Amino acid sequence: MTIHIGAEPGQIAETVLMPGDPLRARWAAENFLDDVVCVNQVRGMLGFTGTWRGQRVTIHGSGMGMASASIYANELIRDYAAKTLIRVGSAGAMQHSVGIRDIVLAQACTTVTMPSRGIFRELNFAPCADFGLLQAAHSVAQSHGLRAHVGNVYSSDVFYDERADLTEIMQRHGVLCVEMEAAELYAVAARFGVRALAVLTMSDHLLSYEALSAQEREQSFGDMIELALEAAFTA
Ligand SMILES: O=P(O)(O)O[C@H]1O[C@H](CO)[C@@H](O)[C@H]1O
Ligand SMILES: O=c1cc[nH]c(=O)[nH]1
Repeated sequence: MTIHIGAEPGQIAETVLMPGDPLRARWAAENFLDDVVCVNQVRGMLGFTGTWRGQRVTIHGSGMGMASASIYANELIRDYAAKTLIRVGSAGAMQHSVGIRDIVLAQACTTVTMPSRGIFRELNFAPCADFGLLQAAHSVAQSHGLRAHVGNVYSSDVFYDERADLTEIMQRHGVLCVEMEAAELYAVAARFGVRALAVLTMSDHLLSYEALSAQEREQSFGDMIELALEAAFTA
C-alpha cells in the first residue's frame, strides 16, 4: 500500500489504463474486463484489476490535472512496477479537422508548465509517446475504422483558460486538442523507463462549441477503451 493507493502488493497489473475520471475507470472495468476486483478507493480514487482476453489489466483513475496524475503515475510505477501506462482521457478539439468524438493519439505534448518543470528547470524537455504503443494504437484505430488523428496536444494546468492568445498560436502550429495530464505522464514514464501513451476522445470543440454531457464523458468512450487495450497487448 502507498499513501494514495490501497492495493496490496501484486494487485496492480503491469498494464494500467488511466482515465482522469474514477467513475470512467469503474465503467470501463465493469464493461471491458473479466474477474474485476476493486483495488483502490483511497480518497475516492478508484482502481480496478481484472483480465482482458486473459491478460491482466488495471484501470485506475488519475484525477484531473498533472499534479494529481503525477502522484498516481509515480506510485504505480515505483511501488507497483507498472510498465505500460495508457491515459484514456477526454479533450477539447482545437482544429476544424478534428471532430467531436474523434480520437487523438498524443504523439507529443505542448505545455506552459508542468510538475516536472522543477526538475528540468532551463531544459525544454519534449514529452513524447512511446513509439511502439503509438504505432500499435494507430494501426488498431485504422483497422477498426475509427476517426483517429496523431499529433501534438496541449497539456494545460487550467480548464478555464484565459489565454486566448496562446490557444490561437497553438492552433496556427497544428496543436490538435487540449487536455490536462499527458505531458506529465510522459515525463514520469520517461524518468523510469516505462511506456506511456495518451489516447484522447474529443468531448468538447473549441471552435464549434459542441460538448458532451458528464454522463457521456463517463460512460460512452468504449471505442477508446478497446483501442487502448488492443494497443497495449499488440505493441
Ligand atoms: O476526462 P479526463 O480523462 O479527466 O480528461 C479531461 O477532463 C478533465 C477536465 O474536465 C481533465 O482531467 C482533462 O484532461
Ligand atoms: O482539458 C480539457 C478536457 C476536455 N475538454 C476541454 O476543453 N479541456
